[in-house]
Amino acid sequence: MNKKTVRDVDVKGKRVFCRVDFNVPMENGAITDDTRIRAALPTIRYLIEQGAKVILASHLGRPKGKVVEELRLNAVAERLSELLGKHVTKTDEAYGDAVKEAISKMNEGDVLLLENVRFYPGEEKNDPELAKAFAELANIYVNDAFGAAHRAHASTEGIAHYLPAVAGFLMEKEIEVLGKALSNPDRPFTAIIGGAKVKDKIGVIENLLNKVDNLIIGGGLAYTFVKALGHEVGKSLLEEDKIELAKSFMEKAKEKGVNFYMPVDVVVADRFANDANTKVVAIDAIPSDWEALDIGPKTRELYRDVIMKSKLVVWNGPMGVFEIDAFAEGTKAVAQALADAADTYSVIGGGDSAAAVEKFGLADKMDHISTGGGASLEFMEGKQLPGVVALNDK
Ligand SMILES: Nc1ncnc2c1ncn2[C@@H]1O[C@H](COP(=O)(O)OP(=O)(O)OP(=O)(O)O)[C@@H](O)[C@H]1O
Ligand SMILES: O=C(O)[C@H](O)COP(=O)(O)O
Repeated sequence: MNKKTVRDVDVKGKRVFCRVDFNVPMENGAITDDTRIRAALPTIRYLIEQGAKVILASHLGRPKGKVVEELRLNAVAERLSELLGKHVTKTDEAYGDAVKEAISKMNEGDVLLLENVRFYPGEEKNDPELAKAFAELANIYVNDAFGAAHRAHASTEGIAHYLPAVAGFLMEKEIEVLGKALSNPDRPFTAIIGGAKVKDKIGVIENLLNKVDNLIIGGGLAYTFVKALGHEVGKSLLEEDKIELAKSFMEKAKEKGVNFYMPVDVVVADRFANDANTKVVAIDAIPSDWEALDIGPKTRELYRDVIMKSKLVVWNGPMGVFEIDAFAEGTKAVAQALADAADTYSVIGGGDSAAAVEKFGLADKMDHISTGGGASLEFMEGKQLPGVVALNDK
């Protein structure tokens, strides 16, 4: 990475404004998955050890510029404090006099968590006044919020214009792993693209077609491709307006010599439910009043084979409706193949694929699980992430 990192600045005794992505899933006020908090620990611990005064900032949810009581960061501060084994002061605001007062009481190695930065309308508008108010709190800016790096907000981008601005360790690792996949991949390089809609994956398929040796398609978006091949898809997900695009992707793959893998069989259901009637049919035999909700056993074998022979696999989006057990087998088979393929470096592109790998208990078998959903997708589309661009060059 050509950006400075926390290693390149002297943080001892300095007030460090560290943007993290603590946007964790919550239910009834409790955190249901603390992965993102754990992922930021190396940077936070390093700052503590180096004697910085660590001022953490994050968003939680989408409060749209207003205070939403359920989206306060109190539970996050508690969890962080448990993980660090150290008291974390939490302020009820994210800038201003009360915050400055709390910061003035900090000693070297202390940690303070600001309130949800999205309680302020200026955050998402990237208002320079808010960015300056954040910058006034600190001497140095560290961005470790890879998950929010695709947002040009006051705490992710604006503030970097007013302070020395460097990347944290999580940011560095994400950019290095995903960047290597796109610029200098070990081959054979395979991308597995699933999820609900073609619409959401256009950019990533377009970009990856220039890079990969194998492109595997699954999930709801596969059926627009199936239709493009001239088969009927029954009640499966279909984006009529993307059929031509799907055709052009398949043509481009051919031109570029990319092996394009589509389901050869699927699990169809007579309705969208765990206890629906299901059967396995060939891809050209989807009954008109059934919908395809998972890839079939032959497809799972085929995809496993390709994965096993790859040196690098990037996976984004489930192969079927993995939230329902009856349609989770395809996604599970891909996750299991990645877990079994010892010589394959596996990169999970965040979001639902990361949730699926967790659900199957295979997370620790993956080489890299991105903490970014939208951010990793935009990165794989080849887009520049504003939160990274704004950091100081090496
Ligand atoms: N065959 C299918 N029919 C209907 N829905 C499907 C099918 N296959 C997968 N899905 C659904 O697609 C959803 C995931 O799609 P989505 O594009 O949101 O995921 P993703 O690619 O992981 O994106 P993100 O990273 O934003 O979470 C899952 O909820 C899954 O149930
Ligand atoms: O969960 C995420 O993908 C990030 O925290 C960004 O959240 P956002 O989509 O609300 O900007």
